[in-house]
Amino acid sequence: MASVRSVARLPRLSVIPPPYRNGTCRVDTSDDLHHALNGTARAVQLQEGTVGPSSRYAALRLAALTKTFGRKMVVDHIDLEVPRGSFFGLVGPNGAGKTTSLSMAVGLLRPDGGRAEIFGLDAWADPARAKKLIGVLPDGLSMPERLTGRELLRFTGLLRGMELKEVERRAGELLEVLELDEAERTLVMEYSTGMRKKIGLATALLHAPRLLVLDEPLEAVDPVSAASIKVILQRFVGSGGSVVFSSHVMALVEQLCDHVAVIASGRVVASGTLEAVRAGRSLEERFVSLVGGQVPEVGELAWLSS
Ligand SMILES: Nc1ncnc2c1ncn2[C@@H]1O[C@H](COP(=O)(O)OP(=O)(O)OP(=O)(O)O)[C@@H](O)[C@H]1O
Repeated sequence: MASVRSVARLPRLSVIPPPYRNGTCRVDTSDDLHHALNGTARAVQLQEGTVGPSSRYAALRLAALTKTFGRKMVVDHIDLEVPRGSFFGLVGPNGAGKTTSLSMAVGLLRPDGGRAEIFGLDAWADPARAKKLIGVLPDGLSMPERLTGRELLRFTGLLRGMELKEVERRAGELLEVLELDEAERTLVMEYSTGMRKKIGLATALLHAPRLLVLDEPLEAVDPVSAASIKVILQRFVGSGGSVVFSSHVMALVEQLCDHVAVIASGRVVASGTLEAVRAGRSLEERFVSLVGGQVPEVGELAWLSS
């Protein structure tokens, strides 16, 4: 059984850099990225087309993003802005279009129309540069099943162009913090649902991205690991990173997020700071009032109690 480590004693992850100072860091070339992510970012003059904390670009911007499956428009001209440095929650009923929107935002699913920008870079016109800046945990992540957890991280790091020594160092830290160290020699195909989430999160964090896009990151994760992941994500945002994640757990969104958007039937029905969206109520109350929904009437499903 994995030992239970205290969240307070989580080691400082080297994939999370120390906080930036007054936007003096530019993240553009892989070299800049490397320096920035190791906390040695230099003050660099901003140049045209570059991105960095001092630039005007949002971490993620969706403009009139659209997707139709068959005859159904499941994402209907969505506009959304995830401010740099924000912890952004995306909520909505089942089938609202959250996963489809996030998949289009990160270059996994081609939109029918609209635009997705990552730090000002068009995710579809300039995918190589845009993808350097993001770490993604997709829904139902398919992974090379016949690799061990450690091998998967090694494979991911080398694909990302990282040096093997650095990959090994970060992989060791991530496996330990996510309580996967004892399973690092286990094939991914033998991982439980929660373990798959955690190794998926580790691959998303490995190259120390500036924006994390996570589809239900804590779903099926045990409470101890969930507490560690929350701390990791909070530190990530505290050090200048940005996080957008989808969830059905309103309490989690309220606990972590400073911004939230509610999506229903492929449209954004509310978006802004958590306080603005809640409008003086709990997020759950606000969600239900925005999205509606049906509560079974007395007499419906009566056979259940027979
Ligand atoms: N590949 C696909 N082909 C056809 N329809 C799809 C496909 N992917 C998603 N859909 C449909 O698009 C709609 C939005 O699905 P999506 O997975 O984006 O919703 P979601 O908000 O993430 O839902 P959940 O909270 O249940 O995960 C749903 O009606 C779904 O059935």
